[in-house]
Amino acid sequence: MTGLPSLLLVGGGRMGSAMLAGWRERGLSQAIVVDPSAEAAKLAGPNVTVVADAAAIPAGFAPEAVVLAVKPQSAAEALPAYARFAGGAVFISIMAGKTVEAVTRLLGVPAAIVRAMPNTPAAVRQGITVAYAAEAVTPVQKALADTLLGATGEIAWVEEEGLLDPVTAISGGGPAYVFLLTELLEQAGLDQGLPPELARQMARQTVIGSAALLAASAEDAAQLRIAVTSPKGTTERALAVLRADDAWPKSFREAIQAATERSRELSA
Ligand SMILES: NC(=O)C1=CN([C@@H]2O[C@H](COP(=O)(O)OP(=O)(O)OC[C@H]3O[C@@H](n4cnc5c(N)ncnc54)[C@H](OP(=O)(O)O)[C@@H]3O)[C@@H](O)[C@H]2O)C=CC1
Ligand SMILES: O=C(O)[C@@H]1CCC=N1
Repeated sequence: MTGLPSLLLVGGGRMGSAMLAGWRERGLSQAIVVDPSAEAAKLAGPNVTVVADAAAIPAGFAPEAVVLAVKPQSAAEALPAYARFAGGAVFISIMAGKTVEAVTRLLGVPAAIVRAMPNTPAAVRQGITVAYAAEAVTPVQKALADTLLGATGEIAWVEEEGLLDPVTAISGGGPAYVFLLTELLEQAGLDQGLPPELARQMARQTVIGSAALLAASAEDAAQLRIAVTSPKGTTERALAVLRADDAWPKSFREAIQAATERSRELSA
């Protein structure tokens, strides 16, 4: 197994800590996390040091990769402190919307930048990251980013940076839609009079089991759906409601469009 590169993680919040958990499972060589929050201090452990500020990074630490995982709104304040690593490290920005051009401007120096969009299943190495490498990224740096991002799940590369906006809407935010579906299934169970514990158990295990079946099966999602849908049966009735033109197809189209637009708004 290839070792993971030494890295500096800027922002150990929900996504940063999820990636770190995935890297830990894989076997991390050396990481420094910069994050001022008390919660992030708990991320310290074998091979992982947490500091509150960039000024506390030990002199001489030369990360191979700098992962920018602060909120897009914190970027202007946070990024300039890391310009000094631009000579040696590849920068991997996971900030929603922020373009390579914006990250370069905020760093204040030319840098090798990969713009990537992971998702929180990275914590259990079941994530998907879609990434774009800017021109300044060398093949060695791209391979290094591929190793790091691929250590938390699947990785795909795109040649067109603009695709990262719909990617952010679909796979970046996607786990939230699946968790909402779980919540709605549970609520529907309660509405039908099921005991709360049973409604919760059914909703969770239905989503977990369906995902596992999708992962294990050679069939695609549509075939697996058809296998549940007996002609003239109960599921057919439910799907007629959900698949009506003004129901899920419209909602998903509009939701993904809204999130894609928000990603574009966050670009600068
Ligand atoms: N959550 C997700 O599912 C995904 C998020 N992303 C992207 O990841 C990035 C982080 O999102 P998320 O983890 O959800 O957000 P969080 O708010 O959970 O994490 C950001 C962390 O950065 C810390 N922070 C704030 N300022 C600084 C600073 N100057 N230096 C270092 N750390 C700082 C915050 O501390 P404090 O709370 O004290 O401000 C917080 O712990 C965003 O850009 C987002 O677009 C990408 C893919 C998926
Ligand atoms: O909601 C957000 O802006 C981030 C990006 C994708 C998931 N979370």
